[in-house]
Amino acid sequence: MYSIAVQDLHKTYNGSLEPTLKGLSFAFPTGKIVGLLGPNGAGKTTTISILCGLVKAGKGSVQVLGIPQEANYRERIKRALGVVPQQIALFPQLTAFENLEYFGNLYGFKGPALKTQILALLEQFGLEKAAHKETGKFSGGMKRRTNIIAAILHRPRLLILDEPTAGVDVQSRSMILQFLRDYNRSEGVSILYTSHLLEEAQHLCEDVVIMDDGRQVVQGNPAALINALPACRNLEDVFLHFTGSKLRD
Ligand SMILES: Nc1ncnc2c1ncn2[C@@H]1O[C@H](COP(=O)(O)OP(=O)(O)OP(=O)(O)O)[C@@H](O)[C@H]1O
Repeated sequence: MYSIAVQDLHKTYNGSLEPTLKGLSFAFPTGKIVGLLGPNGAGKTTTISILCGLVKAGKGSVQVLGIPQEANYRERIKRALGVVPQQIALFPQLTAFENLEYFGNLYGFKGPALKTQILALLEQFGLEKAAHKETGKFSGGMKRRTNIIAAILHRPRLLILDEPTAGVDVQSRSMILQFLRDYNRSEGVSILYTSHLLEEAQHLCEDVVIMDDGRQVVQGNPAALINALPACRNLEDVFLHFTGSKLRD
C-alpha cells in the first residue's frame, strides 16, 4: 500500500496569477522515510498542507494511507496522521506538559495514561527537567522537540514534518534525526519530511522526491541517484543537476 500517492496535483492560491503546483505526482510505499526536497518556493509546504487537508488542491488526486481526499477527509485522516508544521505550534504561556496534555485531549486521551505517556516522551526527548516550564521560555531546539512530541502522542501511522531540523543546534538535530530513524524502524511509521539540508536527507532518507517549480523532477533512493550520475558525488550535486543553480528569489 502507498503511504502517500499524489497524482497530477495543481494549486493556484486565491489572488495569485502564477500556479504553485503544476501537475505534481509522486508516490511511496508505507514504512519508508522519504524526503520532499526542492528550492525555496518549489511548493513543498503547499503540498504538505494539501496532504493534511488544510489547503484545497485545484485539480488532481491525493491518497494518504489509502484514504482518498473526499468530503470528510480531515476527520478520517486525523488519527492516522501526525504533523509537525514549519512554524512552532505551542502555547507559549503553557508549560510543555500542559501543552502536550492539551494536544492529547484533542485526540480524546485523558487521565493517568496520558500523563504517563507525556512524561515518558518528555524524558525520551531530553525534556524531563523542563516539563513544567513555560514553552515560551524554551530554546528553539526544545520547542521543536516539544512540537514533535505533540504530533506523535496519538501514535500516527504517518508522520509529516516540515523542516524539523531548521534553526536547531547540532545536539537537538542529531537527537531528532536519531528519533526519526528509531521511530520508523521500531514502529514501522512512514515519515515524509522536508529539509534544505541535503547531506542530512542523503543519510536519513530511503527515498527522496525532488520538486521544482510545482512539479516532481526526480524521485529515487539517494545512493542510486548519485550512482546514476557520474558527475555527482552527493545528493547536493544531484539536486543541482536537476534544479539548476539559478537563484529563486
Ligand atoms: N497562502 C498563500 N497565498 C498565496 N501564495 C502562497 C501562499 N502560500 C504559499 N504561496 C506561494 O506559493 C509558492 C510556494 O510556496 P511553498 O511555501 O509551498 O514553497 P516551499 O517549497 O515550501 O518553500 P520554502 O522552501 O521556502 O519553505 C511561493 O511562491 C509562495 O509565495
